[in-house]
Amino acid sequence: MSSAETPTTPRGPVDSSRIPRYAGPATYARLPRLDEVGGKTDVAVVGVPFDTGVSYRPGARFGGNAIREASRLLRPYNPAQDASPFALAQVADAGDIAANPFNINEAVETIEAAADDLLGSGARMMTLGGDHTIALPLLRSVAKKHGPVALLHFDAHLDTWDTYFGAEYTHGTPFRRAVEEGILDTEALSHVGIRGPLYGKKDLTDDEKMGFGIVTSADVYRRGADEVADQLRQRIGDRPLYISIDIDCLDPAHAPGTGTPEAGGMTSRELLEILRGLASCNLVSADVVEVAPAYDHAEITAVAASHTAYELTTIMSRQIAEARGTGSAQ
Ligand SMILES: N=C(N)NCCCC(=O)O
Ligand SMILES: [Zn+2]
Ligand SMILES: [Zn+2]
Repeated sequence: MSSAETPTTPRGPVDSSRIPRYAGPATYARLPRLDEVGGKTDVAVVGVPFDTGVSYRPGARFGGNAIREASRLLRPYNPAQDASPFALAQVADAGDIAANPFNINEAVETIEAAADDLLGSGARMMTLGGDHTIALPLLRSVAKKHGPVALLHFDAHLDTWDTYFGAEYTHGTPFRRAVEEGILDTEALSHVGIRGPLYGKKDLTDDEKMGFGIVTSADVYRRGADEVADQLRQRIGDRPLYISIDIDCLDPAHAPGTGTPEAGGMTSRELLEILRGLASCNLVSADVVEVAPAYDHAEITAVAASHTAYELTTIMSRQIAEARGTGSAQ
């Protein structure tokens, strides 16, 4: 390792024992902004305030900032993974990607270019959406760096539909586009949390042809989080993995603040436990999308999303530290 690459001690969150956690502007988990750590970070938390791709209730453009606000209460040590994610690696808030709300094609290009910059700087991305359209440009960028990646997709919906009103880039279509573009490793594609009415049986047969395996919400309830995580881990192996989490994978009781809610979903406990069971996977980047705070109550959804991003960030930080040989520092 050259001296330029030698990791310095990461700059962590604002100390909540000195400055009340409700004071000051919200960054994710009260972490430093990217410019406060010299413009370089190991994990970049980035917002994408874009929701022009929705088929029903709008409002996910406000999701990233709602998650940041709700993340003020996160603490630095994660006992579930026995790790202090913000000490193991530099995690910083890279602000928002400014995407055109009136032109989806342009927005998709902007998001891809911004992701290219962040990933090109050596960072992994923890993206806060935004509607699910944004997963496509994020995956394009990740695939430029890693080749076709394994995808673990938590959602009530398949999001492998073809078009809506003739539009190819929507929040119901990102993963069909990604398969068509050859940017996913079709040996390792899974949806988790699927439920609810479809347009027809063909939705499922098309999805299967694309290579997806489905773990339904009821499967998670019947089989339990540990068994589901074991099965997913086996399918993923050591492939580079992208995790995309639509917060509507959770039951509306656990995530009311979202645009296309479906009854019968997972609990936030089940989601967090499955993620913890994937800690050994090679997680290269992740997103949490579809948080629409206008329909939220008491920050239920934003808190669930902030904890979800915390588990994902912890997985990434641990892997970065392990690769550097500094994994025991907590
Ligand atoms: N990606 C989300 N949240 N929803 C997709 C729903 C597409 C539909 O309206 O059928
Ligand atoms: Zn969904
Ligand atoms: Zn979705």
